[in-house]
Amino acid sequence: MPQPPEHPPASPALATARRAWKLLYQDSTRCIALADQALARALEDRDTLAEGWARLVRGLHLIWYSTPQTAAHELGQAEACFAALGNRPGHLLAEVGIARCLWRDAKYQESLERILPLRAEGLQVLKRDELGMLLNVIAGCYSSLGESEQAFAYMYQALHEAKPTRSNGFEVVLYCNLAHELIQLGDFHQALAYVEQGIARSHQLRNPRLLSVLLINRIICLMGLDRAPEALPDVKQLLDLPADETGRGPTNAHFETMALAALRAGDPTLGRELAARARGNCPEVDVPDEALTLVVAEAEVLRADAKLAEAAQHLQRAESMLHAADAGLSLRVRCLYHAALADACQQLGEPDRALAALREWQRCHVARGHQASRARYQAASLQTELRRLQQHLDETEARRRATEKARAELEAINQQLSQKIDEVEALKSRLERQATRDFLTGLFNRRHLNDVMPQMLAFAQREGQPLAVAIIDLDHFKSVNDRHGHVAGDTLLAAFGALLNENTRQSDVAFRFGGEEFCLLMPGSSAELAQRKVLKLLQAWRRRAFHFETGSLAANTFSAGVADSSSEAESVESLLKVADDRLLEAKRNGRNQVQSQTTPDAAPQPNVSVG
Ligand SMILES: Nc1nc2c(ncn2[C@@H]2O[C@H](COP(=O)(O)OP(=O)(O)OP(=O)(O)O)[C@@H](O)[C@H]2O)c(=O)[nH]1
Repeated sequence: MPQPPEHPPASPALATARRAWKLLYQDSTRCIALADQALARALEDRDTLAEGWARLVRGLHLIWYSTPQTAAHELGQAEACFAALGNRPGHLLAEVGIARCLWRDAKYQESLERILPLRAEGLQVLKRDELGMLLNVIAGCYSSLGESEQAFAYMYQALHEAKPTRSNGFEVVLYCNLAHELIQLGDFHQALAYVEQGIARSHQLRNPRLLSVLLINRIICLMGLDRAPEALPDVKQLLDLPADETGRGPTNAHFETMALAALRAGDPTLGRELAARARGNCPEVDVPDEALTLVVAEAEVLRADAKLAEAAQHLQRAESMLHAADAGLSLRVRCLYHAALADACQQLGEPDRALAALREWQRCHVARGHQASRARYQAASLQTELRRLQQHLDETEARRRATEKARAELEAINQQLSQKIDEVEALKSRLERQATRDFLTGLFNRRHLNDVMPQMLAFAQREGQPLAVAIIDLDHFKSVNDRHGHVAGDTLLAAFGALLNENTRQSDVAFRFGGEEFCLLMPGSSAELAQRKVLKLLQAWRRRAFHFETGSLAANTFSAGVADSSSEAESVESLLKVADDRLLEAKRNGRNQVQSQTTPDAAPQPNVSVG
């Protein structure tokens, strides 16, 4: 039987439901007790999975021990639990159970229509005896619809699937059902072989209902093989079996068949008694095969009492049952009837009627032979069909997995790619930064000045605004390097870069030209305004003191030349040249000053030096 899926560790309710599940065919009484217990605990613990399995076990049990409606209701609830959890095997098994309820309610076609579409998914999701259960329900529908070939094929396949499990008695159900189909097909030898296997195994089970069906099947087989006396112990064993808790089971089972066996085994007293019991149950016997078998048994009682004419009449009165449109009679029982009628007529000395009955018997017998060979063919072709379906599903699944794998690989590649792109982007901006920035001070470099200054100048000219340029050169920087070392010189350069950044406007752009030379572009500033700004920078720079191991440095100065675009220069080159000339002039004039005008004698400008 199917096992609830492993969800380690199983909750207490689920563990109990599992135990109940295993006992479904082994011990019906303990099974239902455990299932009830599991359900109560599951509801208390709000354990939906355990509730699903407990209800599934209860539902499957109730199919046989209550009304199909009650069972279907319970299975519907199990189905809802599994649906909520997305548990496909549980859901499918509940569906299988519901289809079985329809079958039990004699809605064979409806049951078949419900279960056939589940076949494909069942092949994928269900394993071994779980799949056997599904196939068994399909077989049951075909069997009840009189399609013994299909029934046999499905039953055979169900046994093929479930047999390796051999754990909990489900295969006994299949032995029993398969034997039933073989009986219908007239293969009593093979049917008996399955029944014997089932009976041997059923001794380890506590399932009187199942044993009773097996015994009935063995009785039918032995009668079919003209070994009725051997069936007498089975009849007696059947009569000794306890009734199950619902009153169904052996007490209500096939008295007509037992009666016939007793009569043919030479025990007319028992036969008579059993036929009477069967007739007593008659209103409940609505199965055509059982009803006609009872007529045959009653005719044999009459024959045993030497009432030959009455026996023949009794049989003939039942003839209408054979012709009813929805007779639902199996060929086996038709054969039984015609053979009995032929015998009765023969004994009565009516050879014509006996011959006619024999011809009918022969017709049914031949039809049955054809049905049997078709069934074997059907079994082989079903096996092929299911194997193909399985193969198709496997291939689809493999394709799905391959697509999924390819998609996952693609995603991984995409991820790597976007990572690489990010890396390349970062590298690119680092390189760009390196290309436009001076490494030591972080200021823009000369190359960048060449790129942006023409645009800034053009913009200023368009707007009628001045663009001021200051070229700044640190004074006596060589001596800093010489006295304090190159590292100290670098420190000063970096500090000056920071000073420029901190003390200029957002719109001002500072550059390091190289060495200890800097440039400041000040959009919207006149040379005069720029000079004031640079003087403030000079003051700030002078205030900065540096301490090295070699000594301290204070009162550092720089010299600067300032020019603006509005009055003195029209082009980038000329503007830079003017500023540079003024810087040289500032140097010449003694450094530590900002020169904003070109003086012919290059005399120091007292108003602009910071002494
Ligand atoms: N530490 C350091 N020194 C540099 C760097 N670039 C240029 N120098 C040095 O800066 C010094 C510039 O010296 P000079 O051109 O003679 O100018 P100065 O000593 O500042 O004299 P004046 O400009 O006339 O006041 C040289 O000794 C260069 O080696 C640099 O990136 N780091």
